[in-house]
Order: sequence, then C-alpha cells, then structure tokens
Amino acid sequence: MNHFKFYNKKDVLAVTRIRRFETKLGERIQVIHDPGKLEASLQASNASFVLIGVPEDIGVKANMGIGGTDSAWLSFLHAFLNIQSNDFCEGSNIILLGHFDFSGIESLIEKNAQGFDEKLAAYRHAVNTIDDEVEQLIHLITQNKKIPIVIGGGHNNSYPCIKGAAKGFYKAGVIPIAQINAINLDAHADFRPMEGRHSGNGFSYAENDGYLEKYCVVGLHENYLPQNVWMDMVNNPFVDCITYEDIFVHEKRNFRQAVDHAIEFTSDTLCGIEIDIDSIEGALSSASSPVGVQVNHARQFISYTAMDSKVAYLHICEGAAKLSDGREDRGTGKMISYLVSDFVKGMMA
Ligand SMILES: N=CN[C@@H](CCC(=O)O)C(=O)O
Repeated sequence: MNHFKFYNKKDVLAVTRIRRFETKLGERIQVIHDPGKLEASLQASNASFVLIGVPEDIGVKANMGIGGTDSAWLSFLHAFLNIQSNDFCEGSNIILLGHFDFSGIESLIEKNAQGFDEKLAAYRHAVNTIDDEVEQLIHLITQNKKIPIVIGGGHNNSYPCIKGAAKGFYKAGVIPIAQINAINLDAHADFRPMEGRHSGNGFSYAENDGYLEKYCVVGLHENYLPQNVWMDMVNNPFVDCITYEDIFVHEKRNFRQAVDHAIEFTSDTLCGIEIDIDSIEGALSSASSPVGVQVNHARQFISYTAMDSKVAYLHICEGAAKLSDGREDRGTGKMISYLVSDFVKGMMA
C-alpha cells in the first residue's frame, strides 16, 4: 500500500467546522494512531466501519471516459465531517483511515505515453496497481470483521472491493469460501469483456476470477448495454438485472420491488453494495445523464440494502465535483455524504 495516506486527528479537524454547543461527525469519528500497527489498531477498535477514499480517474480514462472522478473524495469529506453528530448518526463507530493517492502514476502516463493507443494501454496497466493496493487494504479491513466504506474513484474499484472482501471475510471465518455477491445501482452493467482492466469491467473480472458469485444490477439503461454484455448476462444464471425502463417507463415493478428482488437474489451470502453516481439523474460523473433515478431513490436503495442484505462493503463511485472537460458540481460531495450516513443508519437500525 505504497500509495496510501493515513489521516490523523489534526487532518480531520482541519476540515471540520467547530461550533459551540454542537458536535460534528469530524469530532467523533476515529482515526488510527499508529499506521505502522494497522492490523493491531483495527483489532483493538470497537468501530464497525472503516471509511477510505480512492480518488482516482485512471480506471475511467482506461475505459475511454471523461476524467474527474478523483475530485469527489475531498468534496465528500468536507460535507461528511460536518454532519451533525446526534442520536441519528453519532459517528464514533466509524474509523476514517485516509485515502490512496495514485496521482504520481497518472502524471507519469500523461508525460511519457505517446498517442491514444499507448496511453490507453498504460492506463489499463496502471489499474492493476490500483487493484492490488485497494484489494490489500479491503482484505485487511474485512479479515478484522469491519465493513469498508469506499468512496471512489472509478467503478474499476468494484473488482478489488469484491476480491478483498471475499478473501478477508473468508479468512475471518465469516463465509465458507472466498466468494461474495453484489448489488449495483447503475446505468451500466460494467460487465464488459476482459480486454485489460478499466471502469467498465470490474464485475466481469471478479466473476471470472471466482470472487463474485451472484450479481444483480438495478436501474440498468437499455441504451447503454452493449449486445455482447447483454448476451453474457442473459446466459449466466448468476447474473440478473432490472432495467431502468422496466421500473420507470413500463412500470413492470416499482423501485422498492426492484431493490427487494436484488436483495432476495443475492441473499445466500455476503453482498457488496455498489452505487454508481451516473445512475442518478443529472449527477456529475463521466457518464452524466439527464435520465436516471432521483437522489431519494439512491438514498432508499442504500437504506433498504443496508437493512436487509448481509452487507460485505459499501462502494460509491464515479461521482465528480469537477470533470476534466470543465463541468463542475459543488453538490456532489454533499450528496454522497447523505448516502454514506443513510448506510450507517441502515446498518445500525
Ligand atoms: N463505470 C462506467 N462504465 C460505463 C460508462 C463509461 C463512461 O462513459 O465513463 C461503461 O463502461 O459503459
């Protein structure tokens, strides 16, 4: 984990706005005092959740998307640490560990790779480094029976989340084999072919490597589903989806029924909970869209899955506060902060 930056109490308080007679999450959230003894510190902590950032857009660029998913983490942190600590969400059951910084790798690629093909190959190759480091940390967190909360970053990080959690919870004796399920609220399946790692094939690699058993996508857009991916999905009994069109256009099921179906389909073992911010109407991401679920649907998705699934981890990805094409949204971080607090509340309910 060469690229991980641990936070201390001073770092946390630097972004927490202190106010008399009030307490913010930043004042209650835990940090690790000795990063050199990470495993022992996790073991000794009574916290249930470990929050980490993966602010990178290497995976998105490796998928020919628009850069900028590295900008959501700080925006999220500023909002999250200033949530009021109260009976609804107190904060001390969360460890804020820190974030990965892969910006050095990105600069190297930008400086040295020549032309489109070479750059694409270099970005895809770099995702392997991200995979290894993120997997290692998720493994460590879960083998100590804590729930990772991962804020990305591109959706490429579903792969190390699934792989790390499957191995970690297996090592902890929580599951009989190193294999988990996943539910994904997403406009895209991210089940593209294994053509080199990127943000569009995290679930294909996880399934192919045997770490992902059942996978269900909620809110998939028919217009952005390549035919080869659709064929792979319908021919695989361990993969299921409920399209956006079936829920909101044809009204075959309502949103609650769609989420309940996904929870039921994946109920046999631990399940990773995934939200791609591009599933939310108008939210800023590489694949932003005027069509998508409302923020309150995403909040309900998190709340229902946190309460009713056997949760392995939460991964919120693809959001951006600023895209490389200049578009900006100062609300992205605050929106993600609502989703994370809904998750913690749902898990504690
Ligand atoms: N994780 C997102 N994957 C989508 C969107 C690509 C993009 O525009 O960034 C996909 O592969 O289709």
